[in-house]
Amino acid sequence: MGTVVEATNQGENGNVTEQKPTVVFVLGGPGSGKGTQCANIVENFGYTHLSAGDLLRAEIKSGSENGTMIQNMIKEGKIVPSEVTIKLLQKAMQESGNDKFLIDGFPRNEENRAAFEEVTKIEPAFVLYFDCPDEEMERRLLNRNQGREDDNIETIRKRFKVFMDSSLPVINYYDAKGKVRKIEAARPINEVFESVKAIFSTKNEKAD
Ligand SMILES: Nc1ncnc2c1ncn2[C@@H]1O[C@H](COP(=O)(O)OP(=O)(O)OP(=O)(O)O)[C@@H](O)[C@H]1O
Ligand SMILES: Nc1ccn([C@H]2C[C@H](O)[C@@H](COP(=O)(O)O)O2)c(=O)n1
Ligand SMILES: [Mg+2]
Repeated sequence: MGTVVEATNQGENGNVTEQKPTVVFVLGGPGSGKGTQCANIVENFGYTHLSAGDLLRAEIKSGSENGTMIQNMIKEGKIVPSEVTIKLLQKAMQESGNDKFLIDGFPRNEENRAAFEEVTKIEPAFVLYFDCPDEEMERRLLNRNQGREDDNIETIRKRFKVFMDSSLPVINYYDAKGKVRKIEAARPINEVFESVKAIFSTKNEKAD
């Protein structure tokens, strides 16, 4: 795969230059099961899983100059500026050697969405949306036990509000374009994956 900094299908002279990667955005509230299902999709369908949250947490650990800013924003349940997150996603895409990506937890707001499109020129093939009631997500997050600084009730409530106010509009945007594949996520993991499998086994239109 060539660079994905700005993926293109046609050069200025009309020749095909490089193939755009296939991107599936994986969205849903905090604790809806995005990461869990992405691991299953990777095993079965050959995608590379890129979690925006995991990349940001790795950036904090790496001691980068943005680390403290990212850590403070995550603690408050806020969304990190797109420029930072998109750079991390692009780097991970380039380093993966794959051309099929599950981008988990991104775009989280309109700024994320528009900036990714502007910078990469990539449109998602479709958007997988895990729909789950808040009470179930809250129960899961409080039992997750992965030592995440944002899995406490105060931050969880802030994350739910950010999801409702900023992320749902992005899902609605893609829904209006016929790109959302909605999954009922408040079911056992294997049942949810049966629904996921059905979507990945169906021919979904490739990115524009
Ligand atoms: N269908 C399910 N039923 C019960 N528990 C689940 C289910 N799916 C995931 N879990 C558990 O819920 C917790 C949250 O799942 P996961 O980390 O996959 O969510 P997420 O959507 O990636 O959350 P976040 O946005 O916070 O990263 C984990 O402990 C996971 O094992
Ligand atoms: N596009 C994104 C994705 C994540 N973050 C920050 C804010 C989230 O609360 C946190 C954890 O993400 P998760 O692992 O729950 O997907 O990471 C962001 O700022 N922008
Ligand atoms: Mg996750």
